[in-house]
Amino acid sequence: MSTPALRSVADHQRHVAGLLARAGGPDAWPTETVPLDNARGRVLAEPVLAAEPLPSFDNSGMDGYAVRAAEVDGASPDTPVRLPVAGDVPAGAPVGELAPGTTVRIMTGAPVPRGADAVVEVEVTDGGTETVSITEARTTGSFVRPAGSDVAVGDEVLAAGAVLGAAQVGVLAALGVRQVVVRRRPRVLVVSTGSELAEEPLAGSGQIRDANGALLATAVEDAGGIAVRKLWVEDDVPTFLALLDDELASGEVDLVLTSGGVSAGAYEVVKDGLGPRGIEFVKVAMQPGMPQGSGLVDGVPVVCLPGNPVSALTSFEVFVRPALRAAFGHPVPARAVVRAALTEPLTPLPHKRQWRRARLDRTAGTVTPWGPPGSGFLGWFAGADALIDLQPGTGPLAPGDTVEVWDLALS
Ligand SMILES: Nc1nc2c(c(=O)[nH]1)N[C@H]1C(S)=C(S)[C@@H](COP(=O)(O)OP(=O)(O)OC[C@H]3O[C@@H](n4cnc5c(N)ncnc54)[C@H](O)[C@@H]3O)O[C@H]1N2
Ligand code: MOO
Repeated sequence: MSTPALRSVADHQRHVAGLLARAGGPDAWPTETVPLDNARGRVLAEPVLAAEPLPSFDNSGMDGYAVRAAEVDGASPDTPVRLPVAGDVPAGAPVGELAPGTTVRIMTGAPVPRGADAVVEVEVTDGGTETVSITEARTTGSFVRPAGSDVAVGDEVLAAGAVLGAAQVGVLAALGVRQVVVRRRPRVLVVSTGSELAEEPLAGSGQIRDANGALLATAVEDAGGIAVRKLWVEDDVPTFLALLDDELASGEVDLVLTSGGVSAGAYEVVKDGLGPRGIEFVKVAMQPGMPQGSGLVDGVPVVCLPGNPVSALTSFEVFVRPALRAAFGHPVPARAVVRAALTEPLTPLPHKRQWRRARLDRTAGTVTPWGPPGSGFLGWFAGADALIDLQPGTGPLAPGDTVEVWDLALS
């Protein structure tokens, strides 16, 4: 048997990204309107302009006394300015009026009364409630937070493509925005294949549980997608194709992810079923994750990952996650890549890019390979929080040498 040349990782990444990208880019990705309370992590489809200012009225930045700055000019411990306290303005009080020659006690966030132009913080006063003695001068504007000083009416508070995290959702809540138009989460069908898969394997049966379905569905959701369904199917081409056609007929799938059945054996259900349907099966110069498939079935992108769970998840990280996020316009499609010093020696493969599971010490800036390189060690992967990205043929690495590490703990 001849051995065709291996496809490079970069080539296959481009291939998968091209499958998932819409003509027109992320702006062409379908949108939906969701309540702000359900918007965490979503990507805005259109900019949000402020219809109101923030703050919405001039308010105090300190607990203290609202004054006319000119009236406390020259105040010092030796020459304090004494003013009668005309009242209290707690947060939530309506906007009042400050009579000349008086002050009011004011709390942080309370509206600065008309006529006042500065707040003297309580620490430089005697804290009086009838009259107050002020021992430091304050310039006009001191500790006054003017209306619109944070966000002015008409400001673009958030741009299209922004991810809605805590600060973003917070500012929208402050502005009274109750729903947002976001890019729809990509809908992914996850299909595990293999006649060895069983709900509850019987001893001695050669059966195993489906790890990839749960693993890939979780990875999809972590990436910002939605795993619409998680199915498994035995190694039988007609059954597999019937199931796939049924699902695609719903028109509700943006991507099909299969696992297993893509290598060189006699029962490769995915390869045998989808090869004739136009899916291209290749070997990529990487470990784990060498056998890969990709293409369109009835116009829907299909990515076929290898069955070994470590290979499936590593391939998802390398090919699917960045392409999926880029397709719906996530501003950070790739994992954070850091350089860290190895704590142990490691030898890259001569001809394949290799990803090793690892533990990253983010304080020390060191990384420790976690478990053997083989693709059957899912238990080890479960204890890891990073992937070391080893370029081929770069020679043995010693402890202290730095390597590129994908930080899986950050999204
Ligand atoms: N003669 C060759 N054999 C293999 C080659 C090759 O080039 N020539 N490639 C090897 C590599 S590399 C990989 S990776 C695997 C990929 O195999 P498949 O994608 O065809 O996957 P399967 O054979 O179906 O399964 C492989 C392995 O993973 C287990 N598996 C599959 N699905 C699941 C699941 N949903 N949950 C848990 N575990 C699963 C399966 O039982 C096998 O142990 O092929 C090598 N062989
Ligand atoms: O390329 Mo396979 O994914 O090593 O086990």
